[in-house]
Amino acid sequence: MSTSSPDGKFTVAGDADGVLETPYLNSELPNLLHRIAEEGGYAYATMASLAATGDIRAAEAAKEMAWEQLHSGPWNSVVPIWRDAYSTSCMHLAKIHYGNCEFNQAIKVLDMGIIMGGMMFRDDLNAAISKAMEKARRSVDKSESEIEFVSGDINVAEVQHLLPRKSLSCKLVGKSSALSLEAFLKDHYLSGSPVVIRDSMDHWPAKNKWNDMNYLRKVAGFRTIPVEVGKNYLCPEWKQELITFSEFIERIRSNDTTTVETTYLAQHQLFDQIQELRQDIVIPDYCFTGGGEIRSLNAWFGPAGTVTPLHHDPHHNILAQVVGKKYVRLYPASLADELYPHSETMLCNSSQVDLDNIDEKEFPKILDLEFQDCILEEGEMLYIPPKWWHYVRSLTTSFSVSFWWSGSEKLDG
Ligand SMILES: O=C(O)CCC(=O)C(=O)O
Ligand SMILES: [Fe+2]
Repeated sequence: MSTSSPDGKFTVAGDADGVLETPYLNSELPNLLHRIAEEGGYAYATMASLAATGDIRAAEAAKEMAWEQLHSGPWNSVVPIWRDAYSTSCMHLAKIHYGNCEFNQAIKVLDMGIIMGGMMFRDDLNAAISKAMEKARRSVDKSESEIEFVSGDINVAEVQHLLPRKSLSCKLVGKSSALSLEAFLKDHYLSGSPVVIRDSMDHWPAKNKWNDMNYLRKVAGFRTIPVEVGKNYLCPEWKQELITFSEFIERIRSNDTTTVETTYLAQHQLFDQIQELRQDIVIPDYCFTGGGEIRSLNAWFGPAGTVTPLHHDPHHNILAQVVGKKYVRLYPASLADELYPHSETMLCNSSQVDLDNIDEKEFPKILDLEFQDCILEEGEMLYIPPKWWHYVRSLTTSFSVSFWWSGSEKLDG
């Protein structure tokens, strides 16, 4: 049973550790509620004050009110303070679950606060997650043996039928071992030319850890993550779901039964969310050569058969292949007009052409275009210059990390 003290902190009888400390939230809450009331959120402010005393119904109601505000229009038109209001309510609810020893529920609600909420109380949320994870882990069966993802050797002839037409028959992306920073800058970054860099991530802890499902389950199993379900994001049946990392690992394991739709943890800033996984990777020095700024680190984790359709991104990109293999095809930025981009603003960085099933009548030019491609092997990193079009298909269970960075104006012009 949890009880609350006048300052809103929770204590649990007989369990000195039964409190989630939230120093920043405690000091900032009155100010936040005042500002929200000024925005017209009186009802929220009242509920949130009650929630701070441990009232679970009030905590749920406040969370619901903030959720409605987050979904009242396009994401970028949401008044930012409502994002902090949402994470505040998640925190209040998590404290109550934690006090009741419902650690998985506490973690779930804290993750929602991280994924959907603002940055104001991020440190409190992260600290609370670490504490709840520690508790949750104690109840996990420790006897599980190591289960490795099987990525095995791929025979190109065996996978050729899975790849788009003409794959691996034209120009392959060059592979370079121990590429110096100077050579990268001169021959690739400045000249806008892709390259596969070998032997540059052997020291990453992730290299030895991420192919062990039990490790991933241990550090992230209880965490909630957004996944994509369906063929790819351009298909009408495609949807997004929020599931736990453990549920996702189970889906990967059962993916070879053809009835299950492909689930992909794609383009998610997982390393902002899960600190332990962030410690397993290292930002490659190549990302700093142009004097620019890191824009985002994204995780791409899924079974064999995930497809990211042909599209381009505005930034320099190093796609690091930690577990498994992927087929990647690249078209230069200069071919944009011949690649049939979608006309709607939201999708204008994606091609209308489905490379897995090309409609030759509608898109006759595509078959004659020159491209470069490769099989990106475990332990290799691919440099994709800004605006280069890319199509990516996983050939095995695969976990990649992309590092997007912007160049300095001086160098990029
Ligand atoms: O690995 C993938 O599926 C896509 C990666 C990608 O599009 C990127 O890193 O920008
Ligand atoms: Fe991309």
